[in-house]
Amino acid sequence: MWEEWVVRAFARVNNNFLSYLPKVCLAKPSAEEDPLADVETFDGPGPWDRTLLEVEVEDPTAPAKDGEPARNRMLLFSANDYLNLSTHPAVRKASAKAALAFGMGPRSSAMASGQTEYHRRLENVLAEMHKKEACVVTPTGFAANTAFLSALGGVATHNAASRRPAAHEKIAVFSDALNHASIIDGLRMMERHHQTVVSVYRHSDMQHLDELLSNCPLERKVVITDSLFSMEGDFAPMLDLVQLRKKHRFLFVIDEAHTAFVCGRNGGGIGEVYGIEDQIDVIVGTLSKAGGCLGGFVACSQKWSDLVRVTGRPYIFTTASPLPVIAGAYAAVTVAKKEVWRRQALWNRVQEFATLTKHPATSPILSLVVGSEDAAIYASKHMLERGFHIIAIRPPAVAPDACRLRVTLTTGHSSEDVRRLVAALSECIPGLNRPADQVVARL
Ligand SMILES: Cc1ncc(COP(=O)(O)O)c(C=O)c1O
Repeated sequence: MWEEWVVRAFARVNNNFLSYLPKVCLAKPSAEEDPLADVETFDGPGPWDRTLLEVEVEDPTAPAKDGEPARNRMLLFSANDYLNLSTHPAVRKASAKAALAFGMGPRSSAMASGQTEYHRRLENVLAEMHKKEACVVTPTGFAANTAFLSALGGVATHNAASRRPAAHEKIAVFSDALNHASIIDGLRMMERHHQTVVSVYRHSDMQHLDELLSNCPLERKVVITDSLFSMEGDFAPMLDLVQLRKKHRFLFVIDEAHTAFVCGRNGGGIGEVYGIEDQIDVIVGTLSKAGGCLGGFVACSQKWSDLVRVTGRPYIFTTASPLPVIAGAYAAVTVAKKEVWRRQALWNRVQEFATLTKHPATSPILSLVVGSEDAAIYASKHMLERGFHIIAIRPPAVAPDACRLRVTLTTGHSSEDVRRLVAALSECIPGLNRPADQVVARL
């Protein structure tokens, strides 16, 4: 039914706009200058993996020298560059070549002249990686979620008998309580346009979700969840969600911001881990975390991608990503697919952390809850003094009594880094260093 509703909505708005718009074709660079040619890969880590891990930070408490603020050396455990692809030689080269060939262009919306063959090639590799027919690349992950939800709202509006959907024509969206802000804001936008009735289910509580679905009289149902929760570091119960999808026949949408390229043997995300790609209808992701660049994507059916392109307002009413970013992301995705050892090394670090502590680490995001805002700031300051860049997570990102340190592990961290990290953390988080269980690597 969903495909039918999507086709009907598309037919209402399209007017053949997509088919008559002439595509801009850029000058073809020589083989040597081609930004996407010859993406170089390696069998193991190189010095480039540490470029953005070993950093210097300004020290506001120390006296300035020669008018310059004093600096301290730090090891970074606070970024989302899980595979350290932002500094990979292939990413640097692709991005630099694109900048030399095309500068920062083209500067316009994808709907005008912003969409090039380079954007399309990136979309094609992302679609293939996630086993979907099509993909739409957006300027950020935030825009990917809001663009998809804007298009989803259009399904209610454009299938309605009058301009405003009647109560029974709305879409029932079921959203995990800890979903990302971009999902929450996208749903608020839909509510504002009378397109949806939103039910928030308790975090990963499948019984609660089942009850809400069973009691919902609306025909069009959607479940949306982060696959890995950015502040908790825990996974959504994917197999249970797939079972519920069979029972209730909802459209299943996941946000793979923290699992794309990180999970699955080939980096195909959480769907690849369980072989359930065909049970997930729409995958939203970002190129800004493990992708090491900037951008977002919606991997889905051809029909959904057509609808997102003509009705996803955060896709249409914004400027498309510049070519150096697109070329860098293309190289990063190619490397992520080929350098399988990167994921293995990352999951080894997660296992090492779990072995050294009693923290139930299940992913590269370690969410160490300390309680009050003051306690989190104290712990963060302690870690900074010890030479580890780790920040306190406070409201509005988390509840006031659940402030925490959020530590992110990456491929480029060594086993010795993890040992030193745990030693320093155990000085400010009592009882941390007691061994925990075996980690299940999501590969
Ligand atoms: C779960 C989730 N979804 C979406 C986003 C937005 O991605 P981006 O930073 O590319 O806009 C984030 C990043 O903060 C996230 O954690």
